[in-house]
Amino acid sequence: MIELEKLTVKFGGVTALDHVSARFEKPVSGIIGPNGAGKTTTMNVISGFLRATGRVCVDGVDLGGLSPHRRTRWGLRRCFQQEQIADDLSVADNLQVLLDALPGTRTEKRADLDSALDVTGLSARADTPASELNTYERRLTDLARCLVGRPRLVVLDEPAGGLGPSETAHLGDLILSIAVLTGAQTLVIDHDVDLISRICEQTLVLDFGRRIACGETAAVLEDPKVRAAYLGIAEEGA
Ligand SMILES: Nc1ncnc2c1ncn2[C@@H]1O[C@H](COP(=O)(O)OP(=O)(O)OP(=O)(O)O)[C@@H](O)[C@H]1O
Repeated sequence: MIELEKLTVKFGGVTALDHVSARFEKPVSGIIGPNGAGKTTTMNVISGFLRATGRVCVDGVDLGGLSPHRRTRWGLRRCFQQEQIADDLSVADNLQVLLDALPGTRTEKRADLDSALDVTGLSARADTPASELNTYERRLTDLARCLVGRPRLVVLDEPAGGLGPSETAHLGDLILSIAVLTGAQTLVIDHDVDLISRICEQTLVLDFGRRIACGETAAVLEDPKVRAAYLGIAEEGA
């Protein structure tokens, strides 16, 4: 279970998060909201890149005292809006550099790497330099990095950015399989509401740094406040 408790972040005069609390119990959950709502800020707090007041607990572990590096060793994996693939490394080496920083034997790591490439369909591209990958393969490589080293919490910031409908659908299937294959909980931000409603059982909606709804995704998307603030649909009679 992921618990966010009264998270508050201020950048000078801008309150990016304002006492945001939420509890995610499902294997895959989402965070949506308009531009500037505080979604990436929330991910940065969870990842340890930003300090906030409040608490982030996962399965009862308070992540607050852990540096980003320690969170990675603990099992946190992250994809950023702009994927973080090293162009001068092969696909396999992009995964290996992460595995090198994690515990485990060489044999375990080799098996882990092979499995991640297999699941993401990248085995045939293992030795290809990342500079030769297309946008989709880069996204897949980024996602494959989230599969290695016994992940416990996977946070994905707009993983389908720049992808077409069929690639997005396939990526959605892969995200769902992360939970099944690894047992990790996954938290996804995306502007693609169709993707979120298909893969996320539970969703938090932010607007101007505040929680405006949180719960079962279908119910949240029907919430008049969400429809007005995010989907741009005015409440009847408004
Ligand atoms: N490093 C920063 N310095 C100052 N203000 C920031 C910083 N990072 C974010 N903000 C501000 O905090 C607010 C929340 O930003 P955030 O990036 O979390 O929103 P978001 O919901 O992820 O938006 P988007 O969908 O556009 O990525 C915005 O008003 C943004 O301008």
